[in-house]
Amino acid sequence: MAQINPSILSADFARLAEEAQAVEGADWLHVDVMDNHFVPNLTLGVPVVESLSRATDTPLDCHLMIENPDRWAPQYVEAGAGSVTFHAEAAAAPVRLAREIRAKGARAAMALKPATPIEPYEDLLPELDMLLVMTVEPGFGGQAFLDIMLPKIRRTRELINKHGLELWLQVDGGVSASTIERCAEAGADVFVAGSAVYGAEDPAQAVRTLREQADRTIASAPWACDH
Ligand SMILES: O=C(CO)[C@@H](O)[C@H](O)COP(=O)(O)O
Repeated sequence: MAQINPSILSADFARLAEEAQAVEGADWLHVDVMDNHFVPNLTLGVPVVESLSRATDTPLDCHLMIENPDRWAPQYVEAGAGSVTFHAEAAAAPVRLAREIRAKGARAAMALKPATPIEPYEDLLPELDMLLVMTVEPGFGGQAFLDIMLPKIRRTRELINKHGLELWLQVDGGVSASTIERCAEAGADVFVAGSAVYGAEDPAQAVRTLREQADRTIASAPWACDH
């Protein structure tokens, strides 16, 4: 079944608790942590994640777009994140880091920027609970979906199924009513949506509509039937 994770990057940061509560019913709340070094934008850190985890019952999916995730990721688990994603391009020791995140009790995920291929990471997949294929260059919400990422989503799904892994495949960037079906058809099952959710008149309804669209596509997708 598809999971929809609203990205709070598109929310009103002055009302984060209310904005988190506005999407209760979503599977996870996607929290974009940016340090102005790994990406050219600055958002929030550990204290805000700690407060958010008290403000909502929705589990937190923290996406660390930061340098040195080896040092910081464990602190996000301690702050209450249920899933922590680090970037392959930034981690010094991704296997050790994934094991540490899991040992602390959270799901471990790794993200790939658009120009980073999946193939060098095939052997690492069993160490992960989720793989994130970025469908925009990380750093900002509201960018156009990169269609050229669809083959990478397909190849990642093939590797997951080839190894029989229970690994979630997340996409993030430009996911909306007009792109979610292409992502689901290619093999994604976890969808981050910022502007498509928080830009909607009724964010909770937008989550439900996106989930229905993705579920319908996955139900008839060859990758899901063969799995
Ligand atoms: O990580 C990022 C951007 O770097 C994303 O989570 C965006 O925040 C998604 O926003 P939309 O593209 O859905 O508006």
